[in-house]
Amino acid sequence: MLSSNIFSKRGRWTTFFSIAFSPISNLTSSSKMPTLQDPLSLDNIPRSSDLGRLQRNTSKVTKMDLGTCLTGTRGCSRSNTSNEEYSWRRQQKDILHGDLLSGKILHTNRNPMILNILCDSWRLQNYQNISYSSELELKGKTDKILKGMPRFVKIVEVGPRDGLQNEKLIIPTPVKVELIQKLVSSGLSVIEATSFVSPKWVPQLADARDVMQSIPLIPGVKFPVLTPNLKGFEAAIASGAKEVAVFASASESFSVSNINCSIEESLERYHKVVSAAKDMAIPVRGYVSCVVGCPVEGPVPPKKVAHVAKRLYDIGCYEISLGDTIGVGTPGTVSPMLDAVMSVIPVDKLAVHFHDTYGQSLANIFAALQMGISVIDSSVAGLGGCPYAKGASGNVATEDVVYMLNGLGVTTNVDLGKLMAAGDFISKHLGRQSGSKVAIALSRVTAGASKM
Ligand SMILES: CC(C)(COP(=O)([O-])OP(=O)([O-])OC[C@H]1O[C@@H](n2cnc3c(N)ncnc32)[C@H](O)[C@@H]1OP(=O)([O-])[O-])[C@@H](O)C(=O)NCCC(=O)NCCSC(=O)C[C@@](C)(O)CC(=O)[O-]
Repeated sequence: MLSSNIFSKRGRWTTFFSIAFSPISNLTSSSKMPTLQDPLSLDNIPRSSDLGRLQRNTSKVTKMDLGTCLTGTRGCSRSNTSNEEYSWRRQQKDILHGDLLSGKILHTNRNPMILNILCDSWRLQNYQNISYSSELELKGKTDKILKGMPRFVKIVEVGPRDGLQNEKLIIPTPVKVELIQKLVSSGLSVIEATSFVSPKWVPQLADARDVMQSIPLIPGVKFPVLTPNLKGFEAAIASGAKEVAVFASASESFSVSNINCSIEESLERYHKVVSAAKDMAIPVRGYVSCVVGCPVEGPVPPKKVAHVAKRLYDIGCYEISLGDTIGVGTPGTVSPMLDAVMSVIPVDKLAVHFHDTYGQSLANIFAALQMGISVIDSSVAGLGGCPYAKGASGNVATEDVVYMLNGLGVTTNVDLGKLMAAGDFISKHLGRQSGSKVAIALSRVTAGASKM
């Protein structure tokens, strides 16, 4: 089914995006209401008696109540606010001024429950039809689902690199830097900033040095960059990079398409990169691409993925990110692949990296969480996509991942409102709507609310 024509030429590769997963309704029975951005946390699942009360309250919502909700001042942030204290070498003008997503609305929540109820009222009715025989049973089922789920997830934001690398429209360096700045402000602690690859193959990232030199050192925030060989590593270090990533493939064909060498040759190159990095105390992350399927070879056996992942781990990569590059995986194929890799690498050294071509990313992430994975790669606004693959889309959107994790009660330290502002910023520059379902839905809610 996968055809090789998704590569127009060597070096072109695919990223895809779309979402088909809805977190549960934004209702709560406790007095501690979630913010506008928050899905219902599992801690706050209402009892059926509360649902009736909440629904009755819905009818009492007035325009004035809504106004109060939208003009409150308490931030919804869960982020580490110290992130905003750094000074940037290049100060960027905030083009979001006056926008619905600029914070005035999304960062106010004196009574966000009102909006939640308004947009979820139909789901509220549906919810009442669910009858658990007892709370005990509900707890039992819930425990089964949440078993092994981490309490904290590190999100590795790959938008500025993976998200932008396929964009035809060259984004000016100051815009990339401002995007990174906004992502930092949202609380993200790992942001893959760019790639030191051949500009002939990835023209969008030809300004890698300028991007890196525009990003200040921020305590607690990492800006890894992709390096395909020693040349790239040396250029990255000269530009101020403090962490790098190497990228191998579980598919021979993809390896040749992507980096013009076999898997074995790539691992030899990466050995040199990791050795050089070790001498400088530079951490190296390792990627494995095509962990479920390859556009040329089709299905990729889990043991092949485990083999490449283990080789990267053994040469010294501190974390291995498993990439479903073309987004063909489902929990049915991702779980055995993870099983195979987890049999050779400790789970706390693994990350998952899903592209959302078939709308399976959140389901796959959920499966990975259940298996104990606590590092997730994602891309703001679901950036990414290949101009040569019709209907192709990008990485799973960071906003959607954060929304789901919020709903699961998993901490990320990411402020969804600020993240959405970053997504809105870059989407406007690209001249298209965000690829995040959550961003689209919440923008509609706030736009509708502002007219009331
Ligand atoms: C790997 C190479 C460089 C090999 O490219 P090559 O043509 O085989 O390399 P070469 O050594 O023969 O050199 C050819 C030219 O490239 C230059 N060169 C050589 N190295 C570099 C470098 N580091 N930076 C800048 N220039 C470089 C080199 O100096 C020379 O320049 P010339 O003499 O012709 O003017 C090339 O194929 C390349 O850059 N490919 C781009 C690959 C890429 O960025 N792909 C997207 C990465 S994303 C991914 O893989 C998946 C991931 C990680 O996101 C996970 C997932 O989604 O699943």
